[in-house]
Amino acid sequence: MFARSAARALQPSARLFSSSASRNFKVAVLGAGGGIGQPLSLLLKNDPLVTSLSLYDIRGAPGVAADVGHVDTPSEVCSFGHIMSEVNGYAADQLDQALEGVKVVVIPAGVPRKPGMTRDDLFNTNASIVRDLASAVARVSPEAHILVISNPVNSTVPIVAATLEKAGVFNPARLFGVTTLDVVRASRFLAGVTGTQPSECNVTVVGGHSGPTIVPLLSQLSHGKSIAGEKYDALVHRIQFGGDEVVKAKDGAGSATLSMAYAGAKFANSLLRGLNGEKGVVTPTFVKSPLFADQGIDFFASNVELGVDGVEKIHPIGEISAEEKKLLDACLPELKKNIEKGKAFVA
Ligand SMILES: NC(=O)C1=CN([C@@H]2O[C@H](COP(=O)(O)OP(=O)(O)OC[C@H]3O[C@@H](n4cnc5c(N)ncnc54)[C@H](O)[C@@H]3O)[C@@H](O)[C@H]2O)C=CC1
Ligand SMILES: O=C([O-])CC(=O)C(=O)O
Repeated sequence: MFARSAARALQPSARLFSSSASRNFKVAVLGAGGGIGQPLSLLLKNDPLVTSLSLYDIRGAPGVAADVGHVDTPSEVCSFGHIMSEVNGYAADQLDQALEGVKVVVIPAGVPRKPGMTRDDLFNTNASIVRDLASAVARVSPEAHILVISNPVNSTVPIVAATLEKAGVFNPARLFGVTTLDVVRASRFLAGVTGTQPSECNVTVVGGHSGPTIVPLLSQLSHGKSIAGEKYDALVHRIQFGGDEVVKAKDGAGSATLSMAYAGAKFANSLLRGLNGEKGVVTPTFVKSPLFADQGIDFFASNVELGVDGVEKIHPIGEISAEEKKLLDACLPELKKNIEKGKAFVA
């Protein structure tokens, strides 16, 4: 159906970070006090490409910054939040200060799922959180690259795009929905099923980030190609609903935080390597995309090459099997609905 991309895909590896010569990259985490924000801030503190970390949250950022700031890597760490007055309570918000001069903004702010909820059930709370944070980025650091983790990603990314568009500063090369956890899970689960190493199972996952919109392209790997029948169905289901597995196990205490922090830091490192001039950094991410725009779906996750200006090249999805074509057919209408819901919220 599509020509297979020949580009080098980002390999899963035991080493989370790699880098060569580095420019100065200031990174902000909005939601740094949360379940994802805390370990993500720690991992970013350990990324040699990060020179300065701005940790912002409406609660808890000073503690996280003080703690992470003791880690013996060169980057500076500053905290920003709501300043409280002993007399009057809430006094001021330091969001704008947190965003000054940042190159990359990572957004894990918002509520997580509880058992029985879908990601779309988070829309009512998280849509306005993400919109307001995006407005601040548009005002203070309009050239920053924005990495959206907050769910539902299929809708929150279009919300950020529409908010930036309204402010007249939208650049599609600088907006990313973080779908790396789907790739991390797919690699881990495929390796488990085939008795191989995750580093040999770099699965491209396309579509979006919720249940049936998550489409793993197992047929593009020699280890994945051989899996069929019930084994194939079970593996695909586990990749698509891996998030539910964690929500159920946490039993009301939230959703994936540690694996998500790992995935978020991994994607941020890929972006920073691209911004730093490294060639051939390719990984799936949910971006404004031409691949299915003719069907009214203008955001889609596929392999994207990351370069000095962000999105350098959106790769086609490549050759897919009949089963994957079916998965894609199930993904597209749901994804379209999620994207339209996000856009309508801002309109
Ligand atoms: N993209 C993905 O693959 C994944 C996305 N997620 C999503 O990430 C989000 C965060 O999850 P957790 O960290 O577990 O939640 P959490 O509740 O532990 O942390 C969220 C943090 O956001 C903060 N926050 C709320 N409103 C804010 C605002 N206006 N500005 C700044 N900070 C604000 C809260 O104070 C809290 O510290 C959820 O929406 C969750 O569904 C979770 C896992 C994977
Ligand atoms: O399942 C959730 O709600 C959190 C998430 O997006 C994931 O773990 O993939």
